[in-house]
Amino acid sequence: MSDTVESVIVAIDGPSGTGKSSTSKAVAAKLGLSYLDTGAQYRAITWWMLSNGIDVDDAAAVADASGKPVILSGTDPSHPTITVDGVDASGPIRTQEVTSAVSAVSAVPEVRSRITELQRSIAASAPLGIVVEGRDIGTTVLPDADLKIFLTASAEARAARRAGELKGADVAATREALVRRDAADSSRKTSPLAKADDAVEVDTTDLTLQQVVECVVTLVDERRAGVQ
Ligand SMILES: Nc1ncnc2c1ncn2[C@@H]1O[C@H](COP(=O)(O)OP(=O)(O)OP(=O)(O)O)[C@@H](O)[C@H]1O
Ligand SMILES: Nc1ccn([C@H]2C[C@H](O)[C@@H](COP(=O)(O)O)O2)c(=O)n1
Repeated sequence: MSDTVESVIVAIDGPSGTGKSSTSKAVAAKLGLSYLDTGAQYRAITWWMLSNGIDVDDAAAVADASGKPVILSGTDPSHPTITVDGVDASGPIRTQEVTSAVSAVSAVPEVRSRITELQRSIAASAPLGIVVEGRDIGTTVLPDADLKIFLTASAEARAARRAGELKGADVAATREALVRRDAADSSRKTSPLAKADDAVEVDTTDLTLQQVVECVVTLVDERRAGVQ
């Protein structure tokens, strides 16, 4: 009998503020897996477009430029990194300007095919497996993932979490912005935000982050043990 633990691929999708990043990082750290924040990649390409004077509402211009930036993601869950053309982009990709533009850029099919290819190659080269979080991981990027999770939470809970992060932010305005971004991400033609048919849905509204992490770790353990 071998003590070797088989590599595992976990896809975690869901709307904004449901806890995908926090959960994915903690699960990956706990299980010794790599971690990939695919939203950060879409933010990175959006930041590059804005920095290079591309009109983000001009889909043809975005498509033409989509192959130019070199985006690199570091997959250590305790220190995830993202660079664009060799420059640390972890701060700039979190600005309001990028957040407001990212849904338009990420709806462009050429952007999606380029970033999807990047994501698949990162997942394929993770030595022990990886937790990949985003919007279309279970449906499009990694349809053969060993475990697919779809996180949800009420808009109120998500807005309160985000407003708590952005000290002093107005909860109602934060809620409105979240709902608007989810609607744009869910209604685009190419690989919209959606739950895969075989994903396990976890409503995090009344769960602590620790409870969500424990739930996902248990599901990974069950999959590894062959429990459906
Ligand atoms: N179960 C939970 N209970 C309370 N707060 C939580 C929970 N999960 C995450 N949070 C907090 O909610 C905020 C949003 O979490 P996180 O960034 O992980 O969400 P996300 O789904 O990745 O969001 P986005 O898609 O916008 O990047 C963070 O401040 C995080 O600490
Ligand atoms: N797999 C993904 C991940 C992200 N996006 C887009 C849509 C989001 O609004 C945006 C930013 O993601 P966040 O950092 O909030 O997780 O990126 C996507 O289309 N597909």
